[in-house]
Amino acid sequence: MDTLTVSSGGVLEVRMNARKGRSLYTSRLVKGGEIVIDEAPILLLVAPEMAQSTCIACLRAIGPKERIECSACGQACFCSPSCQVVAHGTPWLHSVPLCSAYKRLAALCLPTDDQAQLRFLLHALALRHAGTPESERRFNALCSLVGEPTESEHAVALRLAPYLKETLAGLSAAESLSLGEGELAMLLRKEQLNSYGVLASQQQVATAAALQTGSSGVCGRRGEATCGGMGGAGCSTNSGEADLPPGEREGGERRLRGSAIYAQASLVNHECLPNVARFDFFDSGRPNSTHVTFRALHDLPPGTELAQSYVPLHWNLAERQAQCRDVYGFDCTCPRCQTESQWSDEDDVESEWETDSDNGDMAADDAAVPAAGEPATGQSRDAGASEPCGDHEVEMQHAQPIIRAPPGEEGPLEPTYLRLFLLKYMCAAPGCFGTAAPVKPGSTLLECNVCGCTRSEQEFLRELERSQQHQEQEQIWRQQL
Ligand SMILES: C[S@@+](CC[C@H](N)C(=O)[O-])C[C@H]1O[C@@H](n2cnc3c(N)ncnc32)[C@H](O)[C@@H]1O
Repeated sequence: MDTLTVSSGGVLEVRMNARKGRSLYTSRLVKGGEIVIDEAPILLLVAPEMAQSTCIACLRAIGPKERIECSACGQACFCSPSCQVVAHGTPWLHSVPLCSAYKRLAALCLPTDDQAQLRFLLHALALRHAGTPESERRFNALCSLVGEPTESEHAVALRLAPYLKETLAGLSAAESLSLGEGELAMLLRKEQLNSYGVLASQQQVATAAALQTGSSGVCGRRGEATCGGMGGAGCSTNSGEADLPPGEREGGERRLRGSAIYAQASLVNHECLPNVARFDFFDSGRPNSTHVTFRALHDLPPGTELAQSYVPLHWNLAERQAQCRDVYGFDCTCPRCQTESQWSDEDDVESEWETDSDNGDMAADDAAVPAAGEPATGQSRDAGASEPCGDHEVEMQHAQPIIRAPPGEEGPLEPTYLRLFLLKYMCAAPGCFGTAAPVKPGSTLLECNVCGCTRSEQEFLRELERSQQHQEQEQIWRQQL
């Protein structure tokens, strides 16, 4: 492997991995809970159907009373007068050419998926043609992301190119603004492989539904922004990453308010057992609320490759493999996949997690649950605080699990390791399935990156005890059958 560059913070370096392409590796010991990436976005995009409740400048969820609608196009809104000024004055946010293109686009009454892709292309064009050092830096960063177009993106680009031309028609420099079909296809592929889905808050989903029932600013098929990007990446998550907590699911999928593209965060490859979790803070009201951060789940020795999961942790082998192949264009051969591919159907972890989570009565009952997409280290509980253990103190020192960094890529894993890993790092709140990381270095309090619930070590040990009892009971039943 060749070292390509060293990140500014000195924690990470980019190396070439023969199978995965560019990869981020730790250049020193990273403690569990340590932030390894904290980065501003290249581009933020609001999902068309969330345009009436999401600030186009900072992606904050906006309540009906505070929102300021763009009076020129009616297709974007702002959370504050200052965001309005910033958006209008920034070529790649909501400057006059973008605003007029948004208006023309809405008049075409296209399906929401098409609108979303065309909006992305418009913003990319704005970056390319703004002519400022900052826009050039962002456009170059976008172009440096991985993504060679497939036939599918070429077909979409061919289909969308006339609409793009139409949305740009009113602009004086329209001819020079257009891009060739090949470039459009390339940008679309880069967006698919590298953008992180930003989850909608529960209140936002309700607001969007109410607004759509009344007069909608978006015409055409009533689409839904569902988890497509990473973490969706995979979807927030890419995110990215899982089903929403109850109340935020629709059709079993997360709802997204939009997506974000980050340069360094786009270099984090996938493993079905991640060692970092992505957190965002769009609704926190704090400075740098558009930054993404990645926290280590556990200690990472120097030379460890950072790995996030592009898919929800509870997905079964077939679902994970299909998503990696169909959306991201690779076959996942990670240690977890190797392990599970040797299992019989009875060993499938998914049904087990559903059973455990449905019956679970912990974290969500104990912790205040912020809206999805809002988990913020500084907003949650006191980092050192330990949770009450209930009336009966649990004596479980003997069960202290040993969870170390996963072994190398060789796999397969010990089934016990896999089980413990998921029990420890997958959020225990019913139906959540987010990924939990220590709130800060040295802390044993884990915080979920989807619902924001926290879980102490003691609670984890109780859950472990419950899970072991469950397993023993299951074995007895199997023997009896
Ligand atoms: C968000 S990018 C990650 C950074 C990328 N490796 C690069 O060179 O820029 C996602 C792409 O990385 C590659 N990738 C990520 N995880 C992988 C894995 N576990 N196995 C093989 N390829 C992987 C795939 O090409 C995928 O489409």
